[in-house]
Amino acid sequence: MLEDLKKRVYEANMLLPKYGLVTFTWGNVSEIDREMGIFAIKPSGVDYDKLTPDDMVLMDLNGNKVEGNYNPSSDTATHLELYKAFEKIGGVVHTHSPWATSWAQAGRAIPCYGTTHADYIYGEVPCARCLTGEEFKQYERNTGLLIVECFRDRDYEAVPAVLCKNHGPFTWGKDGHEAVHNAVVLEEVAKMAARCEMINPQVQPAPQELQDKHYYRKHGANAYYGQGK
Ligand SMILES: O=C(CO)[C@@H](O)[C@H](O)COP(=O)(O)O
Repeated sequence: MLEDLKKRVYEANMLLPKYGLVTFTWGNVSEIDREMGIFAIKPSGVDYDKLTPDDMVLMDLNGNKVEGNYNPSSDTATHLELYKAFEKIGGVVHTHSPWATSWAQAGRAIPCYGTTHADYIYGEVPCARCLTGEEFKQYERNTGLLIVECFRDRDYEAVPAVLCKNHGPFTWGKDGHEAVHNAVVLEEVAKMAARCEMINPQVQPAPQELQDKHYYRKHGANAYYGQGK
């Protein structure tokens, strides 16, 4: 069971450089086995081309290392807070993908300007505020708590992505591979939205009925394209 989890998480991590979402050792993917209360995450600071499935670090939901020769990713506490708060997710990704990270550094939410965005994400991709003062003492945990705060009135299943101001994006999904898929989608819609504003600075978000048509034809109880949720 746990060996399979480590293998899946290794394979999901290897998709980050494959899809151009990270450089060097940036970024990390994790996936949780909810029955066991254990998640596997990329080890900290290990080059992707040196990673093996056995290098994945196993953590419990109290933040204790259960198994692993390396330290877990420096973002582990953020992943942990998302698993605790978003009970239906099974995988989390953090990257420094350039277009999404540029929106995060600019402190701006990514509006939904078109159907490519609306097919996967309902409405804007929010930008969580930057930490301040005492919050930096537990930086990674509070990054996760800020993301959870940002979703107090949002549906984390309908918006499986967030930008952390001055830092970068986090995405999630039913497992690590879906979280990576959403990280790729986020980078693409971030690129398109930036270019859209360059082409037309007065651009407005897509009409709500168009967003609704595209999102709900693929998601929710009445989905008729692909695997509705
Ligand atoms: O957010 C950051 C650094 O700003 C991290 O994503 C690092 O880029 C990767 O850290 P490890 O997972 O290797 O500890």
